[in-house]
Amino acid sequence: MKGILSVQSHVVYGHAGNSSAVFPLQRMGFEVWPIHTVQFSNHTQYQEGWTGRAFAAEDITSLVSGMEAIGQLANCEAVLSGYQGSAEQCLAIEDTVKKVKAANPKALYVCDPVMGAPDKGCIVAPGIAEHLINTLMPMADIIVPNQFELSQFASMEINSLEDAIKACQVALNKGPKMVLVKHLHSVSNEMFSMMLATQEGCWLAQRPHLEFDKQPVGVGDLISALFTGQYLAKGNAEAAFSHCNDACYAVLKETSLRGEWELQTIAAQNEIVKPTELFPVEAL
Ligand SMILES: Nc1ncnc2c1ncn2[C@@H]1O[C@H](COP(=O)(O)OP(=O)(O)O)[C@@H](O)[C@H]1O
Ligand SMILES: Cc1ncc(COP(=O)(O)O)c(C=O)c1O
Ligand SMILES: [Mg+2]
Repeated sequence: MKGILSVQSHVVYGHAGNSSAVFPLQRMGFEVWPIHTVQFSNHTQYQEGWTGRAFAAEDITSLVSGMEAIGQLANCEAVLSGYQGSAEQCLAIEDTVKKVKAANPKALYVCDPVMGAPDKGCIVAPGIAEHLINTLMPMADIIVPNQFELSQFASMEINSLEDAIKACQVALNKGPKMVLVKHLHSVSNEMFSMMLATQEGCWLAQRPHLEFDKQPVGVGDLISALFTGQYLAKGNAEAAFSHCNDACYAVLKETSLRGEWELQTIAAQNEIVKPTELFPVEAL
């Protein structure tokens, strides 16, 4: 049985990390093999804080060895990594990707480089950004950074669409074959823009801007999961990008209509598979 190995955070309450990614992938018909990097009561952007802890890096290695022993790494179609709990876990992910690719050379490595953004309140342990920039992002087939993470990887500021295209070119020259930028802050105020860059070209996807009292968290993790699943299903980056944009909008719209902070992936589950509101994707 084929599946996707998803190595991310787990939250007891709400939706971030695997708690944002696993259900949408399952709802799209994929077997998901989650490995949790941390187990927290809730995501790290609650002002009241959170409880729980990171698992040991050896836990990842040992769980992957167990999967290897039962002969299942050859069935792994993709490794998806997201929020990490320690710098050591980044080494365990590197090891995991190498093992999976040795067992299945066609397997994809999709890296959502969650680096933390103190201004947004996203808190990540020290040393992780360095490992992402120097090791995990260069070895990934697909990276799914937000604008800040892309500018860190490309070592340049991004203040315009032209800058974003240039930064994606820098990123593509460092190893990945595809870059999906989850939100371009400087493109439009009315529309919310995402960009996809591959060796073949660049695309801009737009969707209406929704108002929130507090910006939802785990949206990046949802986007990475939607794109991974759709790319595996369709084998076409532009089509996967378009579906990902529409499905993400549907989940956010449901979240906004219900006045919730946590993503409404369950309420919007049908829309994840077949979004009803479709938005344009433009080749740049
Ligand atoms: N249509 C939309 N309207 C308003 N905000 C949106 C929309 N789509 C996504 N967002 C917001 O964009 C953010 C996700 O993008 P970004 O910050 O770039 O990535 P990440 O979540 O990985 O940090 C989330 O805060 C999410 O609420
Ligand atoms: C536990 C946890 N996982 C994952 C994330 C990443 O969330 P996002 O998809 O918004 O980047 C966060 C952000 O705060 C988090 O606290
Ligand atoms: Mg993120």
